[in-house]
Amino acid sequence: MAKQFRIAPSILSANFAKLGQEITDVITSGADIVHFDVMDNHYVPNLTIGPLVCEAIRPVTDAIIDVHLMVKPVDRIIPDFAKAGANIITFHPEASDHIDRTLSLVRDQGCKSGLVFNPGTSLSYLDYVMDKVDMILLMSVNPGFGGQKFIPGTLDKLREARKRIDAYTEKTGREIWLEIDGGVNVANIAAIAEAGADTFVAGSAVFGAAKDTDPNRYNTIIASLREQLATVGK
Ligand SMILES: O=C(CO)[C@H](O)[C@H](O)COP(=O)(O)O
Repeated sequence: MAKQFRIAPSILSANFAKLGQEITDVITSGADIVHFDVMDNHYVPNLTIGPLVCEAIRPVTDAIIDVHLMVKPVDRIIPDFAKAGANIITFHPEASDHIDRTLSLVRDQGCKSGLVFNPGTSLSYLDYVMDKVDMILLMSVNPGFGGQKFIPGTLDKLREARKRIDAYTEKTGREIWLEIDGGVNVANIAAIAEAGADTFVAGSAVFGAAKDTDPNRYNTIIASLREQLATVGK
């Protein structure tokens, strides 16, 4: 069976003056997931959007809203995002004092839970918590800003994460998604998928690709990403 790949445009690069329309347009153009980047000007040097915006976009789409919390401390804000309609909530292990507890907190709120790894963060944080992880998100840039260049060393880390996931799935039968975030584009997405990713965040590559008001303006870029993914394993 062909591997299932998911495309998750990061709304960090969308036009915030018409965010609802931007989300409708990327999803109707073939994207699977809305990637929602939350930055707090403390854990990362940038400030973006919070639960109010998540709540505002929830009625706009049935697509999965994947909230990436670049926030420290992290626990207090998790219930707010769950109430606002998030489906997946991921956080950075360094931003939690008690990783196991924070993963449980996310699940107790009815969301899928995940850990995010910066380029310099070890995957060993996964060692004793795999049972509570639904998604592993590898950052292929240092977090804080869209439009950065993919760090090539992430490919080896993806292969290592894929090995861990496959061993775990073989043992338990439970699937864990492997998401990549930062500098993903048409030129590198196939190599990233070959290394093991199944879910692809793309911000500037998608939202920067078209500037006009045609509701289908994102079709071409999303189709090109999928065309590249179709070559994987061939
Ligand atoms: O989390 C992020 C930055 O911290 C962004 O999601 C990420 O960088 C995506 O943007 P781009 O595709 O433009 O690189």
